[in-house]
Amino acid sequence: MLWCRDAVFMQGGYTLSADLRIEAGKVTAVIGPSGAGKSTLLGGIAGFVSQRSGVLSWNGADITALPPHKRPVSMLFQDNNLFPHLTVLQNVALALGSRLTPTRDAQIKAEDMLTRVGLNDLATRKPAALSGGQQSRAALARALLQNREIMLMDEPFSALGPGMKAEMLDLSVELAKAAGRTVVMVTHDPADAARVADAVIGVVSGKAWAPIETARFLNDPPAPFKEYLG
Ligand SMILES: Nc1ncnc2c1ncn2[C@@H]1O[C@H](COP(=O)(O)OP(=O)(O)OP(=O)(O)O)[C@@H](O)[C@H]1O
Repeated sequence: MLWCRDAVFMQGGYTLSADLRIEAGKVTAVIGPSGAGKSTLLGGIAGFVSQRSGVLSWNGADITALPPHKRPVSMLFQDNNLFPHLTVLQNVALALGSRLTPTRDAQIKAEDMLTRVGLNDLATRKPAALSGGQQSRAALARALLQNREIMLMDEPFSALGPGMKAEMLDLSVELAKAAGRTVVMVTHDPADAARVADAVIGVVSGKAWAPIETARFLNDPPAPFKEYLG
């Protein structure tokens, strides 16, 4: 369980409070109006956004003071964060260490992960020679290879067309679940939550609400989310 206990995260002058528990092994969507603080919540969990008070714990261990690279967290961003001068294989293998020429073991693991995301034929290409969907697959492969227990997704597929977005969402969740990951994903689209999420965290007016089971949240949202969900 990921527990934000009386947590307050701060981004610039903006504060977000979160007093909630996210169940391990589940997929939790984060929904709310633009600027409400969804990315702030993910950044706070990842450690990129500073935490002003409260405790963040994962399966009983206090991770509040840990720097991002020591947290049990991998993150998928919208811009994919691929290094343009490295091949797909090198980018993915970076999940296992900082060597530009991966060890034999890292190469085998990266190739296996590329096969799982359907990119095995494109391992030697640079990111610029990939389509948007293929770049998303490479970023997903790297996040999965990082082997961290929590996978955060901050709308990584929002620039893709609707069909590809749904396909990538399904693939990410399928592979993350198979690897036993806990997924927390920001989305603007309630249909994404309905498609893959077990529960929904609503974020509005500087507060992240405790997760509510997806169908219940979407069919009978708490008052502050009624207008947003339409
Ligand atoms: N670096 C920053 N400095 C100051 N304010 C910031 C900074 N980053 C974000 N904010 C503010 O914090 C608030 C929450 O931003 P955040 O990106 O978490 O919202 P969001 O719900 O993810 O929005 P969106 O759906 O538009 O991506 C916004 O009002 C934003 O303007």
